[in-house]
Amino acid sequence: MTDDTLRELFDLIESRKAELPDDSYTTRLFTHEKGQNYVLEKLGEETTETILAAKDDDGEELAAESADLVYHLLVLLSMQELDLDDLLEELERR
Ligand SMILES: N=c1c2ncn([C@@H]3O[C@H](COP(=O)(O)OP(=O)(O)OP(=O)(O)O)[C@@H](O)[C@H]3O)c2ncn1[C@@H]1O[C@H](COP(=O)(O)O)[C@@H](O)[C@H]1O
Repeated sequence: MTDDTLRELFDLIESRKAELPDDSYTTRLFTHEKGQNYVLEKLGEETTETILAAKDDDGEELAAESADLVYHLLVLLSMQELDLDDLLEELERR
């Protein structure tokens, strides 16, 4: 993965939000009847699964669950009209 991978994923999420194609998981998140709450639930689930993978010392599962977590976090940022740079700049500022 390069720095560009996160940017490409975020741009794709933004494009799904704008176009809402039928065959897209991201579209499902943006159009779910529970609204933002559904993404918040998914973030909770993925966080729990990430923690369990770490407790099991399962590196492969930890990487997979971490990726699910980051993806859902990026969707949440987009839903809240934040940009990936808001996150990256905050990390750099610390
Ligand atoms: N990075 C991801 C990504 N990470 C996780 N997920 C989805 O998040 C879900 C994880 O939830 P679960 O583990 O609970 O699995 P699930 O039972 O299928 O989920 P639910 O149906 O219960 O919501 C899975 O369906 C994964 O496919 C992702 N879906 C899409 N992307 C990327 O987002 C971009 C746009 O994808 P589409 O919107 O599908 O075109 C592409 O680059 C994709 O690779």
